Amino acid sequence: MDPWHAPWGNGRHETRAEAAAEARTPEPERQPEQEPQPGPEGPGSPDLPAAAEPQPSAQAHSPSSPAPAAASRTAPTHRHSAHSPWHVAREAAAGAVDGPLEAAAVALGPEALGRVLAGALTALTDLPSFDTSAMDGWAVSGPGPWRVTAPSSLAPAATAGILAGQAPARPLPDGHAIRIATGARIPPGASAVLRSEHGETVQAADGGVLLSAPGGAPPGQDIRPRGQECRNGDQLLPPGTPVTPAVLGLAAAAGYDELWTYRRPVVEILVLGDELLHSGLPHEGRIRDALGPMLAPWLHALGAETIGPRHLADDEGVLYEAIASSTADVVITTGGTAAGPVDHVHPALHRLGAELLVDGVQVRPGHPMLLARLDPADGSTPRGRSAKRAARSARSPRTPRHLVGLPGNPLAAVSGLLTLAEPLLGTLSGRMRPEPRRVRLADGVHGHPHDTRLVPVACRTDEKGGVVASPLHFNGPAMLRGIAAADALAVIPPGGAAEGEPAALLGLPWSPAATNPYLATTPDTGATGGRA
Ligand SMILES: Nc1nc2c(c(=O)[nH]1)N[C@H]1C(S)=C(S)[C@@H](COP(=O)(O)OP(=O)(O)OC[C@H]3O[C@@H](n4cnc5c(N)ncnc54)[C@H](O)[C@@H]3O)O[C@H]1N2
Ligand code: MOO
Repeated sequence: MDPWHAPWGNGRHETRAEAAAEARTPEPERQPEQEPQPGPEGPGSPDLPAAAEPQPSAQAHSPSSPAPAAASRTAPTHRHSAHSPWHVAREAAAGAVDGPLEAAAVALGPEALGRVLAGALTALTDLPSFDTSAMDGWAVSGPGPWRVTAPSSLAPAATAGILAGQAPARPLPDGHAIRIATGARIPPGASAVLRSEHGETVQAADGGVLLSAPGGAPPGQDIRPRGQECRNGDQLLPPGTPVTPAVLGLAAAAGYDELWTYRRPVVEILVLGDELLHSGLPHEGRIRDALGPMLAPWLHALGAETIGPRHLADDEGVLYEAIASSTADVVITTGGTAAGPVDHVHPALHRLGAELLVDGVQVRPGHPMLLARLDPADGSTPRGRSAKRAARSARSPRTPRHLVGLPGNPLAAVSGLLTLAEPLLGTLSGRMRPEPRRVRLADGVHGHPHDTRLVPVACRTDEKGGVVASPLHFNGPAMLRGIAAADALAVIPPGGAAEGEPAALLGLPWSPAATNPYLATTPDTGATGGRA
């Protein structure tokens, strides 16, 4: 059975809108595991007493995998003061590399799809490249009635009228008409096209055929003039435009055989956690890996190529080796970012001599996320990486490798993906940064006193025709139910946002709600710290 149409659970289809509605109106007793929602007196999970915090990762990891070297570490230190403000972290990620990866000419086809134009797409021809009939009917010359000309009199091959692809050699004399098809070249001398359904023909006394049009045929009617869409040399699209199926079509129409595009960044996904299962039901304290299946397609949508996901044991040596030997432009790890007994990302980065560019972010969820430069900025061979491995890498020597460490809690990982990975990949792939949009909130959202919150929202059109964003429940760090029903993540500044207040949105690749400029949203003024 087509998996898209296979019934879930009770066999009833729940639409995404229904799922969003459900996430908006939770029954409190049905979501006992939801992170505490912020009350009117202050925020929820971030600054709650220890008992209400997400459980430290030590308790979540399998007890059968004792932590090796790190077991003797002292209690996790609270590194909050060193954490970067959210928009500073995003800027740091976007600016971690000087610019896009190498550019190359790529044939117009699937290989170009998702890459980004390295130069402007300028028309190589006028479009249309000749005056074209927009309809099936007759090309006519001057006011009617017209004497219908035998097609072969203008173009020898045109027995059924002038067809698309044929070139009429002789001009159409004044007072004459000739059968013509949509897309055919207008013969010289023709002033308009009369649609088949608008003309009437009668037999003339001399045996010829006369055409008349009750509505007339004003000059230019149903003719697409040469250059109507563009002139040779016009800029059709600026550099930085992602190649979509429509861009491929436009490029072909404009005369291109290949496109000059930036190389897609290659991302290797390393999923950490001995407690993770890859099939079946959670059991005996072990849970399903929710990030492996999610990250690769999400990264593809952001224009990256992926290696993995590779599932690694909770072992610092294994992690070190995997990072050191990776030839990817960006390594993304999941889990292990905190300071629990089997959280090995920091120790492995230290051993690699990596430079931490962002070490924690003032954002909820996801504050332990990090960004590191793996290769020294001076281009020398990094510690732990042999010359042979360095030579195997397909990367430009100018572009150092980076690592984005996503926290293990699934929504925290999404937060890290959009805060650090998306801006970094945006710069590497050469994408224009989407203009941040601000949309009014349908309900107030409590904020954290110091940190930005990213909250899943569903966008809808209100009764006045404006777009509003409804904050969704099930937005705890370990939950994906809210984001799966969402159109975007709303950026809630420290202190929160009131009902009706505009909030910046971070778009999700499958939902245009946050970035579509044709939606009636409020342009971002950056006024409330919501720089997206
Ligand atoms: N003492 C403290 N403990 C924790 C803090 C803190 O500030 N002080 N922060 C908490 C927060 S917030 C997060 S987020 C996590 C981040 O921890 P890690 O990045 O080290 O992640 P893990 O400990 O490996 O896992 C956390 C949680 O997520 C589950 N997980 C991991 N990978 C996956 C996956 N692929 N699919 C589904 N679920 C996954 C894992 O089982 C844990 O339950 O640290 C808190 N602790
Ligand atoms: O709450 Mo943590 O912030 O899940 O990343």
